[in-house]
Amino acid sequence: MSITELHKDEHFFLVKNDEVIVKSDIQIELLEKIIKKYSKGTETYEVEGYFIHVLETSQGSLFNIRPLMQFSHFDFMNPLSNKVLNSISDGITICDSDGKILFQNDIDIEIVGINLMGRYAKDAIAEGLMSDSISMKVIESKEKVTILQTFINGKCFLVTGKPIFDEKGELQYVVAITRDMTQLKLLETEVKKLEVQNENFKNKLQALHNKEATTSSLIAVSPAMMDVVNRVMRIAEVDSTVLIGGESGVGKEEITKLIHVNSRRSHKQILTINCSAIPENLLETELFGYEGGAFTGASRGGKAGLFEIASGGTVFLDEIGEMPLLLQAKLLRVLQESEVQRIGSGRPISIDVRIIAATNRNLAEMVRQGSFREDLYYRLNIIPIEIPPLRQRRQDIIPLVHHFLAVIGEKYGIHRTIESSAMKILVSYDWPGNIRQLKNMVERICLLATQPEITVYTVQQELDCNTTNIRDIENAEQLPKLQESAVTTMFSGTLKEQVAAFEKQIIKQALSKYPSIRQAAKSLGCDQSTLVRKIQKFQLTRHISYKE
Ligand SMILES: Nc1ncnc2c1ncn2[C@@H]1O[C@H](COP(=O)(O)OP(=O)(O)OP(=O)(O)O)[C@@H](O)[C@H]1O
Repeated sequence: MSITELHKDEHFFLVKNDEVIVKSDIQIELLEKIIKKYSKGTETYEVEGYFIHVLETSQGSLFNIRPLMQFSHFDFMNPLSNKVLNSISDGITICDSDGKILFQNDIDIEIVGINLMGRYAKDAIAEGLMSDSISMKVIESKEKVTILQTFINGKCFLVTGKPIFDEKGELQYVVAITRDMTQLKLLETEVKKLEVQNENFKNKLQALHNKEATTSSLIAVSPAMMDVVNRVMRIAEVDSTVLIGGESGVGKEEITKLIHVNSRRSHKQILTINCSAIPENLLETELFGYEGGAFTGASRGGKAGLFEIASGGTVFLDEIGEMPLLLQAKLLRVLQESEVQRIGSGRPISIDVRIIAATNRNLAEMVRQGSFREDLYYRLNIIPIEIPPLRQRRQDIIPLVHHFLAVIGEKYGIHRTIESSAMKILVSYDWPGNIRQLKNMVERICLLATQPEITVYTVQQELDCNTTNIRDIENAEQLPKLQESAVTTMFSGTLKEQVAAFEKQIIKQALSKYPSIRQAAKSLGCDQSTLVRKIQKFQLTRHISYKE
């Protein structure tokens, strides 16, 4: 407020120690000085039809008393407008058309760190109190202007100035709104940092995922398993839903990976969810996601479900037979409409995923018993793939054992071969836990064996040989003799990459089977120098120390 702003009917008193020491009429210049130099704070009151503005100064309290009736036009110092303007949480400054600051609300004084009322914006810039003035820009352009302004306290603000015109179209006031951007700037920097981190994690995950997908190998030698692989290769390219059946540990997930890596979706991720491992309410949120505030404890921003996250890729629903009926109905809608609705949202979201489901239960029987929806069963069962148990494809056992010996050699640096009579026991065992059980068994006997060659004794000790799972070992002799060269390992990549991976696999198996490079080379029908070269090429030397 400035003295020159005062109405002629206003009364001024400078009061010190309850004594009026100056009156407005006589000491106007002095009052002006006091306002400019010594002001400490202001208070406003309404008393019996008068508006009283008290300016505390180091020279005393300056009282400005005006009849309330004067406020027929908009007055910033009017108690009501004052209250309104001070209730706004952004800084407000009002200037006249000359850039004189008529009003600053409390927030603005706090933000800017200085009371500029009664000063001219251009003077404040000249004195270095502000880097720029929005009012001056609006006065020049007569248009709304927004700038980022830094004040002497180093804080950064977003300031928007708007012109207000009178009835003749003349610029009357400039209203500037000041918003502290310091926190927002900090947040922006933080978000940028997180985005970079996120991108790094994504790249690392993708690299891991690609590595996993391309190194996953699948052994298939038996005609039954070759049929499965041939079927997979035929259907991998199309997007139809696949239902994989087979006992536990038979390789359903491994077959799913094979479908994915050979599909057009292989560059995207494959997401797996085990329907039996997650409680019903969690399963629903994992699959379909939820909107912010959908239920107590829901995170504020909501969460995307598996179908959304896997967009462009494959979703593997393991143990689908364990999915609760309520969720079966929701899943059916996803399959039919290629859309999901997050929990708590009515908005459908289009999804682009291939769904592969697997179960070790008899779904057809479950449909008959009413515990699995018939419509969902038919919708999932578009391409059924049944993986036979290991005991029905014993030709796979020897190559699988060699494969796992090689994997263990790579993992632990432990190289073992296996006596042929010990192998016969493994071939004749019924493997109720299928390939998973065989894999774990090979790992165990490798780690427990004290000699480089696994003996019958070690195998018998680890397998419960008295159970009916062991067939007559003599019969094992009658099993079709397996040629190492018949081992088929499914790799992905170009023809050259697959041939190289296959070659590496064969060499690893030969090295783990024969105690010397000479013997391994002989079994492979190549000379030793060729084999040594290949060992170096495939970097197999790290784990292998062979007698020459
Ligand atoms: N043909 C195969 N060649 C090589 N490894 C295999 C093969 N089949 C399965 N495995 C391995 O055996 C283990 C069990 O396989 P997988 O998890 O695919 O079985 P599953 O049928 O999905 O089991 P579950 O029913 O318990 O989910 C895995 O470690 C897998 O890598």
